[in-house]
Amino acid sequence: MSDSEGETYEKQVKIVLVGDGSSGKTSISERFSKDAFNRDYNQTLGIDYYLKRINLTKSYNVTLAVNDVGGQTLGGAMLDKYIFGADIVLLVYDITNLQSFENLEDWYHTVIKYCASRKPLFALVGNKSDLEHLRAVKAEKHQRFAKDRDMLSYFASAKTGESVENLFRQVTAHLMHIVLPKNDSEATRIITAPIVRQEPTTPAIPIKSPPTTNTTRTSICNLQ
Ligand SMILES: Nc1nc2c(ncn2[C@@H]2O[C@H](COP(=O)(O)OP(=O)(O)OP(=O)(O)O)[C@@H](O)[C@H]2O)c(=O)[nH]1
Repeated sequence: MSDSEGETYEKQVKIVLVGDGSSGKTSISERFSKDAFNRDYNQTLGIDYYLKRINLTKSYNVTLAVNDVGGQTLGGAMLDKYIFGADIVLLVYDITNLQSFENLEDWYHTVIKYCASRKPLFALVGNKSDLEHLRAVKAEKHQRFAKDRDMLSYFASAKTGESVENLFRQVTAHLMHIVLPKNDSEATRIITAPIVRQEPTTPAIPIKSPPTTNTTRTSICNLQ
């Protein structure tokens, strides 16, 4: 289907953020969905849920269902339900907190166990990159963890916003086998990107209308 025919695809992607409490999962989710940052720590009880629609390319609109899972849910009875059906899992740790990095091994294996029938795409996210001077996890350790498990890898700061939008765009594009241009900006806007492979991984609904311009809808609900 060519762009000249004016066809666009709509796709829904479920992204789940897991990792220790205070690593910054809520902050990353809120930076991405609302472009906001809260200095105060409000522990997530259960799960928070955000929706954001992005124009991934001229032909693809993607609604991202961002599931922010509370750090205390590891070992809890609900975690398997929160993770169920995940397309992408972000393993989030705090680069100033070694324990939060080491505990990702447990998070990883737990998610793998619960997603035995359909392995999601994993990405490692070292958050709080604005606190580089307090770094407790060497970048090489981070890279090795990601490489050994064949996952994507990012450093980000929910506080400054560095790389946050970018990482959501990239993991989504990777899932859909779309190569974004090198200059794909962190802003959500129309991209004149060539689509390398147009078939999505799961069926998408073609819509006969011109692509929308930068339409973003965000909603939040809190389940406990
Ligand atoms: N400096 C800095 N602080 C951050 C960053 N991201 C989050 N924080 C702070 O870290 C604390 C914890 O952030 P949250 O986003 O609530 O962490 P969480 O992983 O959702 O925690 P749980 O709800 O317990 O799972 C808050 O005080 C945030 O303001 C960041 O990128 N840089």
